[in-house]
Amino acid sequence: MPAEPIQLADTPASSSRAMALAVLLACQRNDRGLDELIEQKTAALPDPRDRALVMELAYGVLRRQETIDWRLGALLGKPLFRLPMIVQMLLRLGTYQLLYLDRIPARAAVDETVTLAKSSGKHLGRDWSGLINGVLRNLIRLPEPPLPDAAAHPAEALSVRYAVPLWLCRRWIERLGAEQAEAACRASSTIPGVTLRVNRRRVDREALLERWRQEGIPAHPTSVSPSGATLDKGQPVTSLPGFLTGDFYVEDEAAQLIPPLLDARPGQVVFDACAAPGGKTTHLVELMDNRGHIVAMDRQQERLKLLQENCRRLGASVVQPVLGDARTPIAALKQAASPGAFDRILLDAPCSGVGVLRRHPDAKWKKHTGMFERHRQLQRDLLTGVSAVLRPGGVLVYSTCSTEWEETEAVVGWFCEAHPEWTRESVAPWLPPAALPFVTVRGALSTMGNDCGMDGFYAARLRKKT
Ligand SMILES: C[S@@+](CC[C@H](N)C(=O)[O-])C[C@H]1O[C@@H](n2cnc3c(N)ncnc32)[C@H](O)[C@@H]1O
Repeated sequence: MPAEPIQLADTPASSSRAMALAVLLACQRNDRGLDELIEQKTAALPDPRDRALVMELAYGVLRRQETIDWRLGALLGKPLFRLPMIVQMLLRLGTYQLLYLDRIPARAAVDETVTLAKSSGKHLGRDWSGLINGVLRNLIRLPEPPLPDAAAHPAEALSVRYAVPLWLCRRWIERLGAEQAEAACRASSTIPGVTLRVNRRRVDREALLERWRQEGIPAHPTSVSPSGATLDKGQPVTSLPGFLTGDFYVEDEAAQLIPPLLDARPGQVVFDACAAPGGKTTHLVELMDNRGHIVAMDRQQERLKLLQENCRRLGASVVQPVLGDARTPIAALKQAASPGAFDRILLDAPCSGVGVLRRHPDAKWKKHTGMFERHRQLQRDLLTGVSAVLRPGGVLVYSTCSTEWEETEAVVGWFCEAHPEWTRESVAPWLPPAALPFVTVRGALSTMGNDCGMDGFYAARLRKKT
């Protein structure tokens, strides 16, 4: 049943809940990102606490969706998806508050959801508030049912426990075995903290942490990356001391491990082929001491603007942004590059993003198995395209924020087989000691299912022999 557009301005329920409902429905209907939708729907909310509640509710429901749906399915006696979309979302919103938000009294969670249901009911031509009231009250009253039996239904058990799509649990069990599949599910259901990479051209990590400590902003160094810091409490990063002066860049710890793998030296010529918004570009600038030349290409104009803004903020002056398709870099670079023009290439390829699902709980429910094959084709074309502009003896790093076989080993293995003049090298010498457990038998980096709180990233290092 399609999701019906609803007018929420006339609802007497708390406007934060009404807006969270509107965000969830819009998210279900289109491909816009969750943050963008929250930003758009809450622009008129004057109180930041209301905005924070919208965010908590929308993110929370999507993070726990499978678990919530399973609890609701048991109470309804039929799958939730048989109900109209608004009713499903109202039930999810109420359930999330009851199961996961201690600070909202159960009675308020039920009453507010029922009020919202009453005002939404006229758009459906039927009042669903009675059913919603009954289900939510039963949720409070009845004991929690046992999880699906892990021995008999391992994928269902993981899916319900960690709120990971069932197809992905099945896939991981089949490919990785039960234990690693569970680690992957656990890692992708954690709530990520705010992690930053300190711009060590500007400031020392300890000095920045000390400055924040003195200003009442506790943060701690990351355990794997030598450049990272994680805030102990969430807060808007743009208001942190050092933001405007480019002392740091918001970036997950696993992503911080990738640029050092290039061993790019000051004075070298580097091609960052899929560069925007510039996290790894600006890190490369730091590693090259802002000396040499980095061509930073991206196909999306808007994202390239973000890269330029980040380079400006972090004081990266050796970056040349180029709008273009990295599958055909010579055409995109025109006279600026010839075959063999670059000493180093980073291909941080577009991918399924399965390694960063915890950051995008909305995307979690829109992904499907077919996407791996689609990405693999693009990744092969990109790797083939960029390989032409590396000089003999040069190094190329291929990375993705997915560790799925089709987008990682299958792409690199296929490329090496087709290009015997290339060889694989282990990433181990370029990693900090704490990252060595994440080196695979093939010498690649894979942080999938790690218990250090990092995203799932993959990287392989290739050298062009001749
Ligand atoms: C994983 S993101 C890159 C993140 C970036 N390296 C960073 O660290 O901030 C992948 C990027 O590839 C770009 N992209 C996708 N297809 C491309 C193509 N054919 N040529 C160039 N860029 C492309 C996307 O616009 C996106 O910005």
